[in-house]
Amino acid sequence: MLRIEKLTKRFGANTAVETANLDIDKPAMIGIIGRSGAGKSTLLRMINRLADATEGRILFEGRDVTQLTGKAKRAWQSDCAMIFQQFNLVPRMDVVSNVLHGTLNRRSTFATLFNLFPMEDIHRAIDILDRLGIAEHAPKRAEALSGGQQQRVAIARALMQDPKIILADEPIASLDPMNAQTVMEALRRIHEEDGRTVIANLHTLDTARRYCDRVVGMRDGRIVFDGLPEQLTSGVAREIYGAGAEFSEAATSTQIETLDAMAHAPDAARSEALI
Ligand SMILES: Nc1ncnc2c1ncn2[C@@H]1O[C@H](COP(=O)(O)OP(=O)(O)OP(=O)(O)O)[C@@H](O)[C@H]1O
Repeated sequence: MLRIEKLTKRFGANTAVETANLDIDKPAMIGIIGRSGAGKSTLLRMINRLADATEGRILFEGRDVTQLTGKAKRAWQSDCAMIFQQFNLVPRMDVVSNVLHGTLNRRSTFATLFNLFPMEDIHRAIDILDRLGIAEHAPKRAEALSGGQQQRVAIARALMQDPKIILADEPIASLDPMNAQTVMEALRRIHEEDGRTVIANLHTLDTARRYCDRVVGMRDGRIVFDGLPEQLTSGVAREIYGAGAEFSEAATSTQIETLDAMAHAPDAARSEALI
């Protein structure tokens, strides 16, 4: 389905992603982990063609998407919708219009300019919002919603494109644990019920283990781990994060119980838990 071959991205002398190989042969939910600067965002941005690869290929159903231009490139970008840590909604615009902007790639500039959307699309947008449990917020301004609700609006906007792949760049990094859980559950359901592939950059190990079928670990631009969640032991995690014996998983946790325990721990124990 999706095959990444020797994908490399250089920014001047700095190699952000180095000869990355990845083969996804059936729809899956994949978590990418690694410390800040490991190359996770650059990898996703290359898949979506927001960034051009320096070397290597990305094949989707046999077609090299790194070579696409113009309309074909935009069609590919619709097939692999991207969601971001900061939601990227238009804050003062209502929720349903934000969702309808997911159809921009296939609409005329004129229709877009005057916010003219076909009734069929409006119904579909509301159905998607309903599926994500936020239909009652449809008329509100996006900025009036909580972070978790806004991220679900961003997911709804992505679903309007009817993508085959959803690329999520740190989708829960700005959210509290409760909202993080709702958003990850929504992504998991979209994978399971629709058969879409979800590739999410995640900064917490327990989230990757809990929601993903497969975990990819990046370190210094290279893929250093690609396996099942249960293979992601503390030892492997230490290697991915390049951390020493002081490494504690609690510091990368979003689980409510773990965070509570850390909040009640003495300061010394808390600082030891940091990577
Ligand atoms: N547009 C750019 N210009 C120059 N260097 C860049 C650019 N984008 C990323 N880099 C560099 O590439 C490397 C990988 O960055 P990237 O954002 O992909 O890592 P990351 O694992 O997603 O980190 P984070 O979790 O902090 O977002 C870093 O050294 C970064 O400074």
